[in-house]
Amino acid sequence: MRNDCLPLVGSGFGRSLSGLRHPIALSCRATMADSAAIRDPGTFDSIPVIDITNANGTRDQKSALAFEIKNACMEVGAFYITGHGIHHETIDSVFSAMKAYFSLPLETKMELYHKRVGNCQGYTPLLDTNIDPSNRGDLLEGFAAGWEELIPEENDETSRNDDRPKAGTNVWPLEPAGFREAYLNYYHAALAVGKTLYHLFALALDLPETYFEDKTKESVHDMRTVRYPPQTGPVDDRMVGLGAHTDFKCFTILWQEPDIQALQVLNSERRWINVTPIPGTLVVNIADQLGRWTNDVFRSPVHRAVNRSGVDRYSTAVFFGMNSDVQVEPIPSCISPDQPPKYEPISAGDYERKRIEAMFRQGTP
Ligand SMILES: O=C(O)CCC(=O)C(=O)O
Ligand SMILES: [Fe+2]
Repeated sequence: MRNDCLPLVGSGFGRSLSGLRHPIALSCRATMADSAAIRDPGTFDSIPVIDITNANGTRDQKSALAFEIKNACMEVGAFYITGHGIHHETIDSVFSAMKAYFSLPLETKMELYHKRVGNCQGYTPLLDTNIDPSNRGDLLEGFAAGWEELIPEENDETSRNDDRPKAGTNVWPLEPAGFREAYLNYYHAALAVGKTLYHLFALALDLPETYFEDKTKESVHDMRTVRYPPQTGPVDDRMVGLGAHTDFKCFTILWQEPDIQALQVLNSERRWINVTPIPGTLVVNIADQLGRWTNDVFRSPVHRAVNRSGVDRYSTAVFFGMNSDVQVEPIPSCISPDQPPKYEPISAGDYERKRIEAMFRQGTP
């Protein structure tokens, strides 16, 4: 039996970072927590841009990059990346494919309605979800699918029988032609970037570079493409493209359409900071499970999407998680006498299930 659920929106070299050039002394395992206390996190008014070209470079290059990422995660919880290596053709193709897909008649798209398909996959029509319970509905339509080889192996029953949310066999629209290929090409490219980011997050946390590798091997990293229609005239703040929320896996990689402002991140002064599209970049935001791993030393930022541009706006998010059986618990370097663990250990699978159930309780508008 497959799960029915709301499509959701929304995880070294063992070397201490103390040798790096930065203003805060980091010299022992409690230092992540100490530095969080010093930094006054969350008072940002812009989103940092980080070039990850050297993510597979020398040890020093990786350390420097991990340090930049650590600061961004502690202060903001989101950052742009350049040097991610995803070709613009790959991005252009998925962009064209999703535009063509969303312009199909509603009846055609509803053939893959997620409540019929199950496992949170398939099509979500406008106002079908309401991520922020104080809102009236999310003004978006989306299409979601999870892991699949580009050329499927014959008789692959393993993934077909997987009934975890976002797992199992994907469903694909019959049109536009090439949709599946464009979708999967981008998805696979984004997975490679995510793998690199897991290494950098581990280094940023003073953990071995491969710390998250075995913990993420069987995770369902799912992807969703979205269209946000424009909101013109007086805008009801309780019905925006995607209401205020945090993502609940480990982190998200987002491609947003160039030139159209919609994504905003909330800072600790409760001001919405625009994540203005920057050509060639992707946006990375920390999600709740990495927040829990780090005892909130890494911020899982509240964000939303509001499209007041006057035209449709498209985006694509890939959500990176953990294997279901991995215990998510604050790591020792993020705990100190002043900052005891804020969270009980919980398996990634249970955590995800709870969040999905909470979304059900919030109901649809
Ligand atoms: O489309 C966007 O800009 C944000 C998407 C998002 O936050 C999500 O899907 O969780
Ligand atoms: Fe999100």
